[in-house]
Amino acid sequence: MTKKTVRNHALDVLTKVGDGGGFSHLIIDQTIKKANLNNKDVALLTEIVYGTLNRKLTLAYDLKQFVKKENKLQSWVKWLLYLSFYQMKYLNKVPDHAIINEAVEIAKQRGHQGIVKLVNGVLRTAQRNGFTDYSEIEDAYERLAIETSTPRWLIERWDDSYGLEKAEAIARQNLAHQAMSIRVNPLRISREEAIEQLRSDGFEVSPSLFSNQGIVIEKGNVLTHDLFTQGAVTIQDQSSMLVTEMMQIEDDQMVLDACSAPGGKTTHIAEKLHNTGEVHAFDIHEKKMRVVKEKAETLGLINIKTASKDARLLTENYPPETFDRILIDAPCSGLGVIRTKPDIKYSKTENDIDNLAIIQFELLTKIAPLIKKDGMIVYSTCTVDPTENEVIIAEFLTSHQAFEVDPSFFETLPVQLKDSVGITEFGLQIFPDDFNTDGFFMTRLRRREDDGQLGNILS
Ligand SMILES: C[S@@+](CC[C@H](N)C(=O)[O-])C[C@H]1O[C@@H](n2cnc3c(N)ncnc32)[C@H](O)[C@@H]1O
Repeated sequence: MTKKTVRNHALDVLTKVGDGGGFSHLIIDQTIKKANLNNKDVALLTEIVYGTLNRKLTLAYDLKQFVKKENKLQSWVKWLLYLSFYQMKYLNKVPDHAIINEAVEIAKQRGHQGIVKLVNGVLRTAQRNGFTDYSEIEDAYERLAIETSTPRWLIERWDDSYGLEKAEAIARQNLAHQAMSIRVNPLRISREEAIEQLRSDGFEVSPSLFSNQGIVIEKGNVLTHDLFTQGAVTIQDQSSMLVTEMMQIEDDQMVLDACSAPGGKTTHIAEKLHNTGEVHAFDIHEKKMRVVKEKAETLGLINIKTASKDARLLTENYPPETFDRILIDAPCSGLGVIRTKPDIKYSKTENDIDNLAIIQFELLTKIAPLIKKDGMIVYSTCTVDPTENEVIIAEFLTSHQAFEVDPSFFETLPVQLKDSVGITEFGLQIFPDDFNTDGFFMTRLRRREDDGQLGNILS
């Protein structure tokens, strides 16, 4: 039997996950392990799968120009055409004739003569005539939706919240390549030392503006580097690092991380405590807490206590005013991380956003009594939507007068950063297009020293 090609594996993955059948990263991981692919093939598989998924609506529109009854096609035929279109349009590495030949070969292995003819015919016509010019689409929302492969409701929603120009910038950025960033573990190495070591090993890196522990990697695969395998650095998006920076952690503090898995911020907090104090890390999913524990072990952190629990019930575990700092990195729609998880833009609905907002508000209100006077709660989400962000904070402040947004942190940000992100009276919104990072909302709520008693925060 001949060995399956990377594109054939990519087709397997896309047929499984493309129409909403599961998490693409898990299926990709399984495929890579099973097929025993080398690094170059893994990179190509990932590029084709994520690229095709990310452009799904655009490619579907393209296909309609060539096949009248495209909805009658078998799923694998549709995805074979999508992934071939994707390579022809967006990847310059392989000539069109090679892409077409391979697609026809795959069609021969999987289907009957009719399908082989169709695949060959569609791809050769596309090669000859080129693809659609989207400027022909008159409706501005529709055009943007098709061009950027973003559901129309999302474009309209971002337009309502931030204006059409920003909506377009976000949607386009969601298609762009994302630079990887890492966080240096100060218990093991300084940022300067890590940068020097990576540069001398041929990496192109620069210090992050977001965190004095952050490094942006422009070139090089850190996953196989000693610094990563030995726990001196960990992978984390820069926006995510800024959340913990905002907590202003000091040695010996008692810190609650209410929604902690997979532990990116838990371990950052623990590092900032220099292994002093205590981080009490919870997540509703017991299984996920194992990942937090493993991450803590790899990084040599001994000040993290983990448990699983619905964080809305944590007042059962602790008396009021237990913690100096609390982080609520709430479950959210994830509209800020579409670039790395393109499935999000097709699967989330407005209904999901409303339901998540209920949970987010409950988390904040139920956990609030656990913060000490003059202590701070940082609330964050990796989404770009006021309903899950500013609106939650506005409602919380109305019903919890013991709290105020503490904007002093914003003043400490580098000017370049401060001037580019969205800062309102309710917090800071980083859009994916601001710095080519994840989109994140974060804010810091201080419980007033003169709050008197808990009365009005126990709602
Ligand atoms: C955005 S993720 C947290 C990411 C994490 N803070 C990090 O930096 O790696 C949100 C987490 O909240 C958890 N979660 C959802 N509902 C919860 C609840 N009611 N109580 C505690 N955790 C919850 C989810 O399982 C998920 O792991």
